[in-house]
Amino acid sequence: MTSASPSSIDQQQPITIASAPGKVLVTGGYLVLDQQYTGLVIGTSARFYTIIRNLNTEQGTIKVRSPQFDQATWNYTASLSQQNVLGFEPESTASSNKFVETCLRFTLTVILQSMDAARFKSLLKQGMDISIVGDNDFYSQREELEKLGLSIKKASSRERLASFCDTHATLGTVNKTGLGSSAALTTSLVAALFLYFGVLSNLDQEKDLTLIHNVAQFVHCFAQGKVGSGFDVSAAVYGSHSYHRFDPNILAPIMDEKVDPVVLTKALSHDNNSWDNKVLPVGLPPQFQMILADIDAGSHTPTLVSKVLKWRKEQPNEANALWNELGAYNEKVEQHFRDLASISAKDESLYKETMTRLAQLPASQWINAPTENNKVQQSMVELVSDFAKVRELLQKMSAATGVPIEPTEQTELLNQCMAVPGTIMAGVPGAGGYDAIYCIVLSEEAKEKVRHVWERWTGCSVSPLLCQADSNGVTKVDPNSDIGLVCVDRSF
Ligand SMILES: Nc1ncnc2c1ncn2[C@@H]1O[C@H](COP(=O)(O)OP(=O)(O)OP(=O)(O)O)[C@@H](O)[C@H]1O
Ligand SMILES: C[C@@](O)(CCOP(=O)(O)O)CC(=O)O
Repeated sequence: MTSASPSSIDQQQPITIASAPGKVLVTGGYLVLDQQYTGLVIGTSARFYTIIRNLNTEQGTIKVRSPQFDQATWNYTASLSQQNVLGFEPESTASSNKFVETCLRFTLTVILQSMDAARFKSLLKQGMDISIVGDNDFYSQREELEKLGLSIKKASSRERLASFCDTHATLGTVNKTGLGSSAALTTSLVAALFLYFGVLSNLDQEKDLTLIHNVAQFVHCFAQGKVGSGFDVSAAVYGSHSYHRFDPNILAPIMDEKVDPVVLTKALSHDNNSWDNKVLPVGLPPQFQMILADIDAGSHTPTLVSKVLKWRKEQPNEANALWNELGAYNEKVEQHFRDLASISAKDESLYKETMTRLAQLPASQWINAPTENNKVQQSMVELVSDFAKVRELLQKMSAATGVPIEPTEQTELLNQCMAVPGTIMAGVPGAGGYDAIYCIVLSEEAKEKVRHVWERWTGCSVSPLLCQADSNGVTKVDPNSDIGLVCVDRSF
């Protein structure tokens, strides 16, 4: 990396940066695909950043680069005809990027419908230089750590990596950690384009977020060739929340390469009331800290999902009973999070005192600690027992479907994490499998001890990530802020 210095930035050259977070689906995997159930998604401090500059070419060239990867430059040409029809063509390069291409094509289409055509044409003609970077935690980084002679098992190793470091891979070969790189990338690119063309000037109004959500959701579904639950895009836009999915039929009529621009823009508009997704604010209660680890084995999420859904179709009665029971326990976990946040706001000292006490004991012993009608402690005991039930039902789902959602190897590891004093929850995020695990703990000491369990674990390769829970969604980034300067520097 070249060194970042504020003076190296051309102050005359406006730079637009937008950023969106990764996600961890704590509860609601599989169920959230149905509108009937919710998913509790926690945003991460690991984020994607899209940096856009004017290319000053007058040829409508759009150059996109992901500097962390090999063969990651994609060029496009965009133009506007006399009839104001957008022309958009990829140039043939060594690789293509479906997410970037889809994002540019459709976001530019919507932007054109939303602003003065002459102004759009003039900006488009000047061309754009776009760089995309993702926090190191989105990728396993095993190659870079090994190259530097650092242990993949220690969190301190990742602290020594340069920001947005080289992955020594192409986007096709890189090992991802399950934080939702494509959703965070799509959301940051959509937001950066709206900002660059001046259709949005800030991202702090509800209607602006709704527009970014709708466009990013469509682009993401189109690029991946199917309509998923969309919780990852929703987290990239809104940060931590309880997610209730949109009706997939909203997108059905517009999932067409040749969709009419007016129809597309109307369907994705912030005031299209058919969008029935719900975002209910809920995040980690005070003092809860989330830590994550990458599991080297990896699982192919679409395969897990298709097998689970096939079983559900074949065994509707058994599946619905399981879905309903699990859905109810997921909701209880969500409710405990809300209750704890509200008790903490009302009686901070009781909350803090109880958490300090519980942090000294394994969760299995919290029930035996003196309560004297302590609401915080009661809620914590119930949270632990309800979450144990969630895991039990996921294990039941694994056994019934033959899909390793909480694989037996992970069960033992998670149980060891739960035995550490101060651990509240330990689980497999999202679709489960052999991708990642998360733990929610009450203290720095618990965090260290859990990481020690991971380091000694020999069953599979567990590599701790550095990111934390962070409730912020998509943001505009000041190019002169600390992170803005790092992004700008990496984009040259
Ligand atoms: N830094 C990046 N620059 C450009 N495109 C990227 C970048 N990171 C991811 N992508 C895009 O996202 C695609 C990966 O999407 P895919 O749906 O396979 O993963 P994902 O489910 O988002 O993965 P994970 O949750 O593990 O991060 C890549 O092929 C590429 O198109
Ligand atoms: C299985 C599923 O419900 C969650 C997948 O989550 P993740 O990508 O493993 O974090 C699929 C979906 O919601 O799109």
